[in-house]
Order: sequence, then structure tokens, then C-alpha cells
Amino acid sequence: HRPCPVCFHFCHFRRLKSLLLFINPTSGGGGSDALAKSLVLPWLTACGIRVVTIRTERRYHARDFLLRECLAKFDCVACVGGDGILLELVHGLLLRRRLDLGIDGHSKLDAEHPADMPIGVIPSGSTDAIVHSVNNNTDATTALVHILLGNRVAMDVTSVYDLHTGEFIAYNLGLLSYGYFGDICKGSESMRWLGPMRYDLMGALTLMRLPRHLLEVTLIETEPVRQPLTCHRRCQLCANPPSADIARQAVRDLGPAVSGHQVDPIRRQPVASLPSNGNAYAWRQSRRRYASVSSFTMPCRSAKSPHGAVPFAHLADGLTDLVTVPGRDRLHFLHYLTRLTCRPAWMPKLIDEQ
Ligand SMILES: Nc1ncnc2c1ncn2[C@@H]1O[C@H](COP(=O)(O)OP(=O)(O)OP(=O)(O)O)[C@@H](O)[C@H]1O
Repeated sequence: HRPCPVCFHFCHFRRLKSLLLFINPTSGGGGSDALAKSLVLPWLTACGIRVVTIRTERRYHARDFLLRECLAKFDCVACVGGDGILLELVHGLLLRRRLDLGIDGHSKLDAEHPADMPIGVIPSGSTDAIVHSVNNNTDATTALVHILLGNRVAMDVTSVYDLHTGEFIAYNLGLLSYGYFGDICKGSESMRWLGPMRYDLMGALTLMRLPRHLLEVTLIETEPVRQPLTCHRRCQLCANPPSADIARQAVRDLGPAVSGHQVDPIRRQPVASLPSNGNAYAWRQSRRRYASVSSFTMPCRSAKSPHGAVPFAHLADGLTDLVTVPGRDRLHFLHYLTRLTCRPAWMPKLIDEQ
């Protein structure tokens, strides 16, 4: 009944009262300012949310602000922009948490500490793969309504470390790639003025020369192989991830060897067992020429690949999906790219479509 004290308590608790909002004027085609003015700010004000707005003036402006300023008066930090500015917020909050806890240094051996503040994103970038993977669309109003209602979803974050020193390099949320996709991201940075079209142009240029790299890939494969289940906001698998312990244990196992410089982890092929829960894991290794090696922490849906580069990847199961494309010829790679845009015939409907 209304007013129900239980519902009131939870709604009241989770809904925002104050928000720190970053607007990246350079995102996508440059429409963030207009989107903030016409949609985001009027709605936030109408819902009685106190908003502090910061229009970013340079790269890392948002990250540096989060590292430096007092955040105690905010319930949530959000951005109007794309995946890049969102990653800045992730870096800002996670690194700030380490500073607040008084943690010096950052290496593979150190535990990571989740941020105690949620992040919201109103998509206006070139790809918006992260919002697309979470909401199953890149509609700004949908994203804003989720923020206003305080709807939260947990997400895996990848930490990237230097192979030899074990020192922290960066956090990542979506795709880490070497080869074709890495080359596109790197090459298209200088073409930002083209907007989202820069990816098409750089994609075509990279396909024409398609470099094949001799790479060694070392991984731990989970058992059983992932079921064809699409992830959604109330995903049961992410609520109780079966492999998170294995992943944590494996990273710990790899850590001392890296820090002690005793064993080069890329050459290492141990088979170990986890006495704690009886699971076994084994390092597997492959060395060959690849056109692309990509690690997906989420489905990475986008306008070009509406069902995701990895349709059954999960948002918070503690796993990454490794996709390797051997360096054969351009036609073979083009075939792989075309498949990214199609819905597999055997793919079930997404929950939100039903
Ligand atoms: N005022 C600014 N001038 C230049 N770069 C900025 C500014 N503010 C933020 N940035 C940088 O712009 C980069 C890209 O921004 P963003 O991700 O929002 O847009 P996008 O690249 O178009 O979208 P997507 O990442 O979804 O493809 C971010 O990495 C951020 O560091």
C-alpha cells in the first residue's frame, strides 16, 4: 500500500539527491552540450536533484578532478559522453579509493578496492559500446531514467599490468585488443575531427594492410564452456559468478612470479589445483600469427554489432572472453567482420526484447 515504509525506505535510499555531472563537449559529433541542456539538466532539476556540472576542457580533466576534489557531498558521478570519458570516471573513482585508503604503489599483487559511488552515463559518444551492452540501446532518455531511478548494475573491471614489472598501467571496461582493433583505435585518434566516421575510415585502411603479428597468448580456460545466455540487468549468472574465485586465485598465483622476476609468465605453463574449493585450472599457451587478439569483458554491443562482438559475454561474471583471429588473408578477416554485424541464427532473444 502507499505509503509503504519498506518501499519508501529502499526507494528513498537508492534515489539520488546530488550528482556530479561531467560533460565532454568533444564526444561523438559534439552534441553533448545540446543534449545536457535540452534533456539531462531539465530532468535532473525537475526531479529535485542537486547537480554540479563540469564541462571538460581537456583529456583527463574529469579523472584529475575526481582524484583531487572532495566528493563527499555527491551520491553519484555521471557523464554526458562516450566510452572514453566513462573510463576516466572509472579511473578517477578507483584510484581515488586507493588514495583515500592510504594505499601506496599499485602492482599486480595489490588487492583492488571497488569504488563506493555509482557511475552514470548519458551516451553521446561515437560508439557507446558500454552503455549499449548494459542497456541494450544507446538511448539517452533510457540511460537518464535509469540514473534517476537509481538502478544499478555491477560490472567487471579489468586491470592491466606491465608483464615484466607487474606495475599497474590502466583499468578497462570493454575491449582490450592487439592487432586490428587496437590499430583502429590508435590510428583513429588523430582523426577525431571526423566524428564516428573515423572508425569506418581507419577500419578500411587497416583492413587493406592487415598486419599479422607473431604473438604468444597464455590463458586459463574455464569449464564448462559458457552457455548461450545473454546478460541483462537481473542476470542470475552475474549475481553469483562461478569463476570469480578461480580468476582471483590465478592472478594471485601469477603475481609473485612476476614481481620476483623468477619466471617469465609468458613461458610458464604450470598446472595447479585450488585446495580451497577443489577447482583445477591450467595455463594454456599458443604461439602463432594473429590478425587480432581481443579480450572482451562485456558483449561490446554497438550500432555496427547490435548483438555484440561476443553476444554471450556477461557484465559481472569475473571472466573475460578471448577472441583470436588467425592472420590468414583479408577475405577471412572480412568474413569475421561481417559476422560481427549479424545475429547468429541460434541466438535467443535478449530479455529486453521479449
Ligand atoms: N575538452 C576536451 N578536449 C579534448 N578531449 C577531451 C575533452 N574532454 C574529454 N576529452 C577526452 O575525449 C576522449 C573521448 O571522449 P568520449 O569517449 O566521450 O567520446 P568518443 O570517443 O566520441 O566516444 P566513444 O569512446 O564511445 O567512441 C576521452 O578519452 C576524454 O579523455
